[in-house]
Amino acid sequence: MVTYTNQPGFTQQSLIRNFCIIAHIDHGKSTVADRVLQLSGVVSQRDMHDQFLDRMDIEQERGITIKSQAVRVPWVKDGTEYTLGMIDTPGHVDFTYEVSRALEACEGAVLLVDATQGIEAQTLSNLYMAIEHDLTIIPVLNKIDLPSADPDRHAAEIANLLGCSPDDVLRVSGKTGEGIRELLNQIVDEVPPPHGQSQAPVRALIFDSVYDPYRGIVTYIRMVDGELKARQKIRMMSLGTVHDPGELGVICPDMIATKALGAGEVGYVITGVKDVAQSKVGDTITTETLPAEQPLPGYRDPQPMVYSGLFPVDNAQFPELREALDKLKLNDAALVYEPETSVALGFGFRCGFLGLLHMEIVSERLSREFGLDLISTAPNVTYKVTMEDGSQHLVKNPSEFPDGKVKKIVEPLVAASIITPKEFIGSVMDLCQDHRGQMGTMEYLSPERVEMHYTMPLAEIVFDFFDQLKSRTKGYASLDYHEDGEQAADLVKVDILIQGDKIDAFSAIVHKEKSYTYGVMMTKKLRELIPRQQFEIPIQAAIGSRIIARETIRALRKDVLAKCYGGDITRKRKLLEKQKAGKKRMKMLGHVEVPQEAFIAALSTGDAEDRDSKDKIRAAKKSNE
Ligand SMILES: Nc1nc2c(ncn2[C@@H]2O[C@H](COP(=O)(O)OP(=O)(O)OP(=O)(O)O)[C@@H](O)[C@H]2O)c(=O)[nH]1
Repeated sequence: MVTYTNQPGFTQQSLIRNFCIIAHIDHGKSTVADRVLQLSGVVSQRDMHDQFLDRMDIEQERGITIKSQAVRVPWVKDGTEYTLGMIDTPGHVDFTYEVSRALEACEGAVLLVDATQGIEAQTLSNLYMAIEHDLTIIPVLNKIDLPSADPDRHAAEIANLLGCSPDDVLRVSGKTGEGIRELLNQIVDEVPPPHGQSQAPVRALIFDSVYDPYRGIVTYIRMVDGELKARQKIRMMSLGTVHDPGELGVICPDMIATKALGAGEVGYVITGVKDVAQSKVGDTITTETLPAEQPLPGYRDPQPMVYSGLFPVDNAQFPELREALDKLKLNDAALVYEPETSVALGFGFRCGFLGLLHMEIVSERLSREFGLDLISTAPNVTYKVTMEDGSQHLVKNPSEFPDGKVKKIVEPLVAASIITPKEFIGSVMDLCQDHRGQMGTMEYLSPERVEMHYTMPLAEIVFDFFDQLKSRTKGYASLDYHEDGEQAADLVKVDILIQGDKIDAFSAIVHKEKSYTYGVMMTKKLRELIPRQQFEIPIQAAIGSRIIARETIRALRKDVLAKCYGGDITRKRKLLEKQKAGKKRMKMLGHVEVPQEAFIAALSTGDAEDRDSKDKIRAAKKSNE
């Protein structure tokens, strides 16, 4: 462990450098961050393990970063000790919002590019975000140790993009540690120190927070102006609430309590408050005795892209689910939710997510961190429905779809950018066309790789598009998208009926051309999942009152003739007639119980198959190598 001379709260502002590491998914941010921790001595060789800053179990297991992590790292250059605030950010498109918040806490960004892959879709989107935030960009090629690395080619690509010389692009290896020392020196030289006013009243931006069951809410802050001392009463500017801070400190990489935090420093505050509504990401903290007049700009609330219902398997767990969502929201500002009831599934919440991976991570965290057993309904986007009578409805859930004559349905669109090697242009075009995409421009990033722009319905892109793109391009294409307007479309609501009863959890809004496929797929799936009963069960898919698909679960039949050896045929016939009558009566009275497992399986297999997990991407890449 290192000892610092720069003590938190007493560090000269001119010696502070705050930077984040941004990159496309898998280009090695967390690995480079590991080497920085090791080289600077904040983590000893013995304690080191891969992806040190990915603290959640899910992050470690999946090998992806979900949450940004900020650490304080000392670095000595030319005999002067500097204090680096380093933030490792996630790379997946669903977590772009996390990146945008991290950028707010920094003056510089290390733009990491895999030297075997080159620029990818999220490299560009993260770079544009960093430029928007006026950050100093340090371009870096990673993985130069790999035999397939082509640093010269990709340095030229980056230089072309940033308008710099290829020699300005640093070359490092997160694996071997080569070039990391030069990188840290360059950060000290090029990233400007923070520009807050140390003598002004305190203003600190809350850029993240997390609920700790033992200590309450831990709030991560970036000090902008002034100096915050450990025992000062603090005020949350937008809420107007006042708290005694229980503890003030820095993350290094464990939490270390300090006496103060000065302008430009990144650290944490624990207020001891357990009510999650008391701490809002994006709020400004000031002191009670000398409050600042103007709060900091804060963050724009992210707009959810997909919605899905979350229901506890055991309905008695509804209050626990509410509490768990409240706590998770603290750590995941992009999550939105409101109570919902379903005839089939009982009480639950309709939740809004930034994408399917986000949705998957939230349900997994709810079950791991809060021990909840949940069923999630098929995801859908938001539609604006106008009826013949002029009434307008915002439909976030297929069961809210109004009855009656529909005049117009409007769906959200996204602007998508796809980067692919040029030999796959044709396949990408076909795929986009299948998904109702409108082609825009196409630019060559280098003689081998192109960036294609498309406008597409959000509903087409969030579900299985990414997976299909990966498989059609052997894992080489990358995708980025953001919301971009809306359009009227030919959409219908497909209902699923079991024994004539509409099961709301299975309803979906789909494009007219795909309604038949959805109906057939769902009825087939349910036929396999629902156990046979004493009577016949019809499973139907319907648009309004029109049935578009049907499957039948055959009745279980007891062998009533078992005891009849030989003998009179009329006796056998009589027994069969009696059985038939009994079945008919049962069918009239019988009620089909859909087992919970069938709900879970029917609703989840879609995403399980289409999961855009990194395993699949890696598998696709491997098979290509
Ligand atoms: N050979 C080699 N492999 C590397 C290097 N840097 C990272 N890797 C590997 O690349 C994979 C992805 O690295 P991560 O550090 O998890 O990538 P990331 O950018 O943090 O990923 P996300 O946070 O999920 O976006 C891991 O298997 C690393 O071991 C490197 O310099 N050389």
